[in-house]
Amino acid sequence: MNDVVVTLRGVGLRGAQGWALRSIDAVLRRGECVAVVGPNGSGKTTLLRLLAGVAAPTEGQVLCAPGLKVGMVFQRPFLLRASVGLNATLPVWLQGVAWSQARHTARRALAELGLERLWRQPAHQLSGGQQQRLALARLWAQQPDLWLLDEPAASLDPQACAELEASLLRLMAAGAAQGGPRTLVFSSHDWGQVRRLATRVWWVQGGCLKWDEPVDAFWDRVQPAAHDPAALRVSQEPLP
Ligand SMILES: Nc1ncnc2c1ncn2[C@@H]1O[C@H](COP(=O)(O)OP(=O)(O)OP(=O)(O)O)[C@@H](O)[C@H]1O
Repeated sequence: MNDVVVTLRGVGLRGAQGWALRSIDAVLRRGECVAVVGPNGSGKTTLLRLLAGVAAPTEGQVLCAPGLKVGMVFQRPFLLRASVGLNATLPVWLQGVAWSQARHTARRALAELGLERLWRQPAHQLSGGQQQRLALARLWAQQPDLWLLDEPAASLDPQACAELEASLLRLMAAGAAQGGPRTLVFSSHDWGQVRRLATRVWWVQGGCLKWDEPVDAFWDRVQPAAHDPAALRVSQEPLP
């Protein structure tokens, strides 16, 4: 199966407080957009950190395709105390690209995320939402094969959120034409967004991967509550 980019085999992570994740078996394929959903504290961020390789499993294995380039945007992104432009340019230059080309690539990535006018601004003076977009632009400039985004829209206003979703859809659509399809994994509490972006859903609960299924099957579990269309509940069993 050469379209498999990551295999999780019996993966678990145990800390001082107990198991954060347990017995995760799953496969990620090229071109997929997987939404990781579940209650607060269920293990979504931890799962993304394991996929990114910034945390190591205490049991099982995370097996990546050889040469796979992985990039992650954290909920509170780490940014250099430098200008927006430098934050976006430096990682590209570090990949071995000439400085002028790296600047050009960074400018285009910042434009994609609507930040081009902030080029000279110190990154630490940006708002939380702008910092998240800058971290995403930095990833955009590097174009990894596997994109890991931890609640990418959590601190964005509705307009910025819609633009982010459009960017991610463009990314997934363009992938096939530009250097092969990308694989995207994002966590979210916004099920409308899950439906708009994801091809597959991982439902994590109590550190276990309870469901791994196509987004349409997941959506069948999710029903508007009787008097509050904004409140959704998840059915434990597939609907008939
Ligand atoms: N390295 C670690 N070792 C042990 N336990 C950890 C580790 N990292 C996180 N945890 C624990 O794992 C649990 C799940 O945390 P995590 O941040 O992954 O949840 P989450 O689903 O992303 O939550 P939220 O929706 O609130 O962002 C927490 O109880 C946390 O303390």
